Amino acid sequence: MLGLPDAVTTCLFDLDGVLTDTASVHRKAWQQMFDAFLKARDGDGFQPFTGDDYNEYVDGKPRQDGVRDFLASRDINLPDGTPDDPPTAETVWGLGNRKNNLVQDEIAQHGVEVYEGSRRYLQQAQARGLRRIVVSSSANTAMVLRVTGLEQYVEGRIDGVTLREQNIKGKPAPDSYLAGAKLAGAPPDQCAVFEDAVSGVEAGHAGHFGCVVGVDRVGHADALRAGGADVVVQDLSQLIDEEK
Ligand SMILES: O=P(O)(O)OC[C@H]1O[C@@H](O)[C@H](O)[C@@H](O)[C@@H]1O
Repeated sequence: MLGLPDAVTTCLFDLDGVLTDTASVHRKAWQQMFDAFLKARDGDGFQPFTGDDYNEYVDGKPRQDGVRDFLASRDINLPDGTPDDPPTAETVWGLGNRKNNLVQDEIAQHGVEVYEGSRRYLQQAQARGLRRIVVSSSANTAMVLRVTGLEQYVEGRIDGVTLREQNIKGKPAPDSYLAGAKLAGAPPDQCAVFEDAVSGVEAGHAGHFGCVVGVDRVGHADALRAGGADVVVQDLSQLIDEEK
């Protein structure tokens, strides 16, 4: 059904880049924040944060892991600090808060675009009785689902706030998707994972889910397949068309 193996009863959807065009918002905010940080640190000759840096060290991971993993790739070690560090603090939390302000300003000013194919897929999944859970590393998930009106299609969520509160490991560990399956009351082999990040398809693969759908919005289909995607599409509407 809907391009998925017959045994699948439950869809576990990543949010940013799968349901909404917000991976690009995160990518830009990370770049702006890290470039300003690196320039202040290393001067005009600084080595900028690239799209490859985003894909490899940041994409799909919880915010603090993204900060830590990118800084480690440049041999930079900052103290963690605390969640209420101001955005000016030179700590992992401070840089994360700096980036989060940029994301929230952008969304407040320009809103969020929903992928129409994903909205239709959610509607179809609902109509056909598939369970629908959002599993995202983002602590902004509730806000994004609310401003887009997508919350009406979603039965539950595991997000960046849940991960922190319940001490659940972020992607590429399978734990957040396993928590999503548990929330739906479905065994992993009856769940399909929908992911646009390499760290996310790795999480789906590691969790032995019934199917891992890679969503390629930026031309990284090969990396998604190598990470463990069983099938790669450019848009979820392609899975609906297969039904006809
Ligand atoms: O900073 P937030 O909103 O908690 O999100 C953390 C991460 O959430 C993921 O969903 C995005 O793919 C990442 O790019 C982002 O960095």
